[in-house]
Amino acid sequence: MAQYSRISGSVGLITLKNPPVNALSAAVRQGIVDTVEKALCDPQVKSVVICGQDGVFCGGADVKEFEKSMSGPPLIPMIHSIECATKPMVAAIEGSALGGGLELALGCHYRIAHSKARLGLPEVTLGLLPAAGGSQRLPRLIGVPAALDLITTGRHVTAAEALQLGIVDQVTDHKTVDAAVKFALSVAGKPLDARRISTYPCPVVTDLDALFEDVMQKVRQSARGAIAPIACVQAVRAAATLPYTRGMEREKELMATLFTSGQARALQYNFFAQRAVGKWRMPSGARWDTSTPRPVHKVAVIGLGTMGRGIAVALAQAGLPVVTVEAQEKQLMEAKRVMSDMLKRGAKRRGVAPPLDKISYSSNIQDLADVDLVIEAVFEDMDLKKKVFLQLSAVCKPGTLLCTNTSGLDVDQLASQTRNPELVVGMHFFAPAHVMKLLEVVYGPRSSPQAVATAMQLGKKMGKISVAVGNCRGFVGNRMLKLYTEQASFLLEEGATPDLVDRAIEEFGFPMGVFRMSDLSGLDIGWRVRKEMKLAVPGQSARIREGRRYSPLGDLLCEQGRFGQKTGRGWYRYNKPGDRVAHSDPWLHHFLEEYRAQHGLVARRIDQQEILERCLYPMINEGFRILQDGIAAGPEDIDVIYVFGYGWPRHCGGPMFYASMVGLEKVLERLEHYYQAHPDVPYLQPCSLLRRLVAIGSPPVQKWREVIKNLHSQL
Ligand SMILES: C[C@H](O)[C@H](C)C(=O)SCCNC(=O)CCNC(=O)[C@H](O)C(C)(C)COP(=O)([O-])OP(=O)([O-])OC[C@H]1O[C@@H](n2cnc3c(N)ncnc32)[C@H](O)[C@@H]1OP(=O)([O-])[O-]
Repeated sequence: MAQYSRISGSVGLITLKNPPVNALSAAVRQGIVDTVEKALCDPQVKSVVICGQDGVFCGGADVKEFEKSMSGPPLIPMIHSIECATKPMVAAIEGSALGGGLELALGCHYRIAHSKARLGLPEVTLGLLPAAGGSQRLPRLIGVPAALDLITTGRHVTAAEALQLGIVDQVTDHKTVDAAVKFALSVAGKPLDARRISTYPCPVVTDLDALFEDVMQKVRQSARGAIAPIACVQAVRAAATLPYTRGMEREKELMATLFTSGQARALQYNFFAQRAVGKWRMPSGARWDTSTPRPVHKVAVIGLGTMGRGIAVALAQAGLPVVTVEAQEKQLMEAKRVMSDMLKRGAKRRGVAPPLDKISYSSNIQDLADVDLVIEAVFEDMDLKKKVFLQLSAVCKPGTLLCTNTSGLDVDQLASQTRNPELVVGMHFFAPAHVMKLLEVVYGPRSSPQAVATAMQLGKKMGKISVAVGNCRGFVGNRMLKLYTEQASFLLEEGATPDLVDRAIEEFGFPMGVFRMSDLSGLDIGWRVRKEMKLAVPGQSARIREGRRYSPLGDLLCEQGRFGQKTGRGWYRYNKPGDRVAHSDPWLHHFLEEYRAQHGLVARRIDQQEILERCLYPMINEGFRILQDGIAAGPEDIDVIYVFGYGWPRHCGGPMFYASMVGLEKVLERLEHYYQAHPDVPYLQPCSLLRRLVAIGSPPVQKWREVIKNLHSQL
């Protein structure tokens, strides 16, 4: 709703009230219509201020209402009536003015923002476009190029940038409403025609066609199949080429193509999933709102390889003092140089001073005696990690949290090396750790809820999207990824090529196909793990291992030193070691033909659909096993992990959301089909949870958490 009061004698104050972000729900829109009328009819009122309660102007349209049939006054005429008002309307912007919230402010005649406010039109991140006049008013106010940037990226701008762009008229460090009231008093009675943005001509652009061609090409490339960014360009083009009213019709047309699209549903699901994972719970029943994190004032990182360096930099950038320990002096010096550069580059990008003094460097583990939390990031070897945890348990003060950055080793085995296994959790970062948003917080059977709460809170402080998951081999992300990469190798055996598989995966929306990704991260990483598991045996090319199908293709390439980009040869050819541009390699195609001949395999034509089904459905099936095992609490956890850690296209929601979009029955039927064709691949057998969900009518993904909870409570 919206509240009305008259203050300072002649200023009508309208306050939006819909916590926590004053979203423009039906009740708020009705409240605005009623209070604007009241203010305009109140003879004592000479000007009006619109603000939001609790220091937030407005987070935009109420996304939760999108699933329901729309009720209440529509936004466009509501904003139009504010723009047409005969008394100055001043928006007092605190906290956020986003989407419909900024569109409401653009309908006002003046905008006053607090210096900490954030403004933007992020509708594209929800699979939509600014559909309450934003795509027509913003270009008229700030020009086409700047509007195109904000609307196609959805990025938020600071109040300072908004002032520089001309979106706001004034920025204040003080009470925003007071500043807005003072401003409203000063403009009372002044003519308003020149303040009605929709009447502005759109600033002329010299070569309009060239600009839009260039932007459209860039947007198509970065969109990777997303449709909303393209519609955003088309809407702004309407603003640049059509009169306002016709432009608004075009905006409406384009929005209609997006509003009910699968991509919009996927992106809005993802928006809420990101918030749902913060509300974590463990199988023991411990939850985010019943577990108190321990205070963390000083942290440590042990092991300054690529991951350790990124983690330490991210911690320092979050304002924490970090003690780093690296046993090898040469590695320590090199790390210091590299990390200082990373801090300087990061600070330059953010326009702040580099927090170089936040990090101290040492080769002595005794220097960790007074830290509150340690993140171990040494080489991915269990014996080495065990030694480190034994040392840490002896050196660190009682109550210190011991966290491991392992990407899949048994966290509980490491906990066994310590005096307090309840204080041990996994904090699995993704490379580069100071850039990637995702953090898997891994709890073992003895990890305390307090330890999980502390790691989750630290993740939030570092600006990460943290997901709490149970301890198992590969946790959630890597456990599912193994099946995806394995199926891709099986497809090569059956007739596909790396180029063909990668093209299908990239056209689906992944930034990089499975074989290009393998070449980037290095084939030798996986090979070492397979050798440790006694799966990869040099010279051994049998295709059945431990009673099930196995593809030795990756091992055979590694035996020839083809580790990928780092050696200039892998699944692809590179002009020189370290190069990033992959070239199709005739040698590999010939190697595959020989391999098939050697194993009596006959290549067959494999189409895009089969590639996607064979690579994605087993991964999804494993996702159901992870839910069934209680390793992840809900589908949102898995989907957020894949979108923010593994490049799953956000406009496809994530593996589990995608399965619900494709239809669980179809996924089940295809898995049964492939299991029949490949009985030597046991994990193709559909998971019983998947069967169960189909049996109860394939409820929407948002309902699965409840179904799983009931299932577990019956067990
Ligand atoms: C016509 C028009 O053109 C179109 C079509 C539109 O306008 S489309 C809409 C465009 N607007 C947006 O894209 C902005 C979306 N929101 C945000 O970016 C952020 O929320 C925030 C504003 C920067 C605050 O961040 P925060 O970190 O302080 O809190 P939070 O945890 O994120 O959010 C706190 C709680 O508020 C909920 N919430 C936030 N914004 C919401 C919204 N617009 N609608 C409904 N719920 C919303 C959120 O789910 C969470 O709920 P719960 O988990 O507590 O149950």
